[in-house]
Amino acid sequence: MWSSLVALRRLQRIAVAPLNITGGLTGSVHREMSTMKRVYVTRQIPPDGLKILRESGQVQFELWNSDDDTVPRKELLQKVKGVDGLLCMLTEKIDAELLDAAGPNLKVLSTMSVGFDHLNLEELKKRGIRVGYTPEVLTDSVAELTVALLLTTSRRLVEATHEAKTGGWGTWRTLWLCGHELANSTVGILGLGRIGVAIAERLAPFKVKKFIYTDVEPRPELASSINAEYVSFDELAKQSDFLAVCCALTPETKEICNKDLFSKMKSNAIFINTSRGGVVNQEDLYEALSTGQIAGAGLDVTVPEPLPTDHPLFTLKNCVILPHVASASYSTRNAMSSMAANNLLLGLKGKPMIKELKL
Ligand SMILES: O=CC(=O)O
Repeated sequence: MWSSLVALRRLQRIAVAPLNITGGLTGSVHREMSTMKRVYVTRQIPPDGLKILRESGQVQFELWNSDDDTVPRKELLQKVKGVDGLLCMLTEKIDAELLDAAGPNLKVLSTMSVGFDHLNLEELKKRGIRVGYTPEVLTDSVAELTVALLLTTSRRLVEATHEAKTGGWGTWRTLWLCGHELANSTVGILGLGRIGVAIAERLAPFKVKKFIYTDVEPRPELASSINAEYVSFDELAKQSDFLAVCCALTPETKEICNKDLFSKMKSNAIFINTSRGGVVNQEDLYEALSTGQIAGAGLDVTVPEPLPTDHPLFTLKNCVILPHVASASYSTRNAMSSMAANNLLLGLKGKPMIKELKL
């Protein structure tokens, strides 16, 4: 059954994937088509973005016609040969090898993500390739999910539903499944940007006592909107009852959440990460959670993704793990696909993109 499903998917891909040429059959359209830019899209993107590409009349594009698996690297290296534009996801590593395979025609890369740690920016810059990404449209969705994950973790909701379903629910007990509440708490934000602010705005009505944050430098304009105090990294660790990681993954932030941080945190602290798994040293986190150094962790992102089901973090009751779904609402994913498509088209026309990375 499984293998025939896989075979069917392959057939569908072969049937639908071949060059998706927009245009008719008249001579003039053929001439127009020959000036069309060639684009490869690494995923079956949500309908709004796909419609924009289809109706643009500006590009002929081929796509990896699946959302269930990623395009195999070997196939990607083949497909990008000679393209003018590439629309990718956070699952594709865009490095020198891939850019070499694409060749000199490639002028625009558009990623359907706010994160860009999968892109080798130096190599892109060296080759003069412009890069679009999709910030802002996902802020609400990510902030909402972060709050959901924080409450799920701090109020032990996964444990609680499991107990209710599996017979662990005995009489009402005074301390059973007690967690930690937001009221009167200090919430720390590691890396204050739009998403950190949006999280704080949503948490404030829960009667949080104080917001603190750290970043490479104070960000007074953003911080003033949520009344947040700038503190050192150490103070963030020491004071936070809830610590939300919102920073981008860069060489500077790689595994910045490690035993040094966890050892300074409160034993009642809840650690939440909806940015990138790479900012956390997972062995150190396991240690901190299993020894009670901190109370709990909610992770939407891990290394690797997917996290193998036999990973030690899955054995811990005080660790809630989600499969990287922070921006996963229909409206947000459609908005991301539209922005990615428009960034690509604008870039190919030599115009400013809606959101472009300064390289
Ligand atoms: O993680 C999601 C994104 O970078 O958009």
